[in-house]
Amino acid sequence: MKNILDDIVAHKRGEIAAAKEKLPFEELVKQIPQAPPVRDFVTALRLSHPLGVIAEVKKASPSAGIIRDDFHPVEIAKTYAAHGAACISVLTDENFFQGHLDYLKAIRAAVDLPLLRKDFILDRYQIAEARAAGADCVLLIAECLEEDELRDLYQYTRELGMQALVELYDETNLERVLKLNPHIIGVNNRDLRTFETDLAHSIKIRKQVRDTILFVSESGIRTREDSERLIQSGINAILVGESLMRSDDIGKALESLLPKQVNA
Ligand SMILES: O=P(O)(O)OC[C@@H](O)[C@@H](O)c1c[nH]c2ccccc12
Repeated sequence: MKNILDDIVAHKRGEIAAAKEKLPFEELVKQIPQAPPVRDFVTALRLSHPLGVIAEVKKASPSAGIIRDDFHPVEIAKTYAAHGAACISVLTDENFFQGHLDYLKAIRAAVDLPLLRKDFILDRYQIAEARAAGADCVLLIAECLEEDELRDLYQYTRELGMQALVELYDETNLERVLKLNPHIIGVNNRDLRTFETDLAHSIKIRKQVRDTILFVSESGIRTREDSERLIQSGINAILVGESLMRSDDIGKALESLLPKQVNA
C-alpha cells in the first residue's frame, strides 16, 4: 500500500540533486570544520532519567496541515530549553513540513541543547549538511532505506561524530535496525498509511529491544498520563511536536509532560 512516505521520498530525491548542483559535496564538506562542536544527544537524554523529552519545532505536517501560525523557531526552541527539554528536534523538510535548515542554524546559535535534524535522509549529502548547520544527531528512517543504504548512512553519521536516531514503524524492520548496534532507536506511533497514532505500538516493540539501547517513543504524545504510561512501559524518551506546538503556553505544555520528580 502506498503511503505519504513514497511521495516525500520521490520529492526529496529531486531536492538533493538540486542542492548538489548548487553546492557540490566536496565543497559542502569543507564547511564542516567551521561547525560548532558536536553535543552528546544520547547522554543528554540519559541524564533526564526517567524520561528525556525531545521537543520538536514543527510548523506543519502532511497529516495536520498548518499546526502553528504564530511560528518563531528560535523563540520556540528557547522556550523548550527553559522548560525542561533534554534535546530539540528541528524539522528541516520544506515542502511537506514547512521547515528549513536555516531554522536549525539559527537555533544552534541561540540554544545549547543537542539538536536533531529531522528530515528524510537518503544521501550522505544531507548528513554533511546537517553537521555543517550544527546538528548533533540525524534521523534515519528504516522505512525509507534499504539495508545497505541504512548501514552506509549510519556509518557516515558516526564518522562525522554525530549520533543517529534510527526510526522504524514497521516491526519487520526491527532486525536490520538492531544489526547496526545503535545507541538509540525510535519507534513511530504514527501509521503513515492512516496517520493514526497509537502509543501501544511503541510499547509493544519496546519489549523486543534490550534495555541498553535508549528507546524513544515518537508521535501522538499529549498528556502526562501518556508520558507516565510510557515510563511504566520502560520507554526512556519521547519525541513530541504537535501537542506542544498547538498550545498557547508551550512552556507549560512541555512541563505538563515531564514526570513529577523532574518538575520538583
Ligand atoms: O507531532 P507529534 O505527533 O508529537 O510527533 C512528533 C514526531 O514524532 C513526528 O513529527 C515524526 C516522527 N517521525 C517523523 C519522521 C519525519 C517527520 C516527522 C516525524
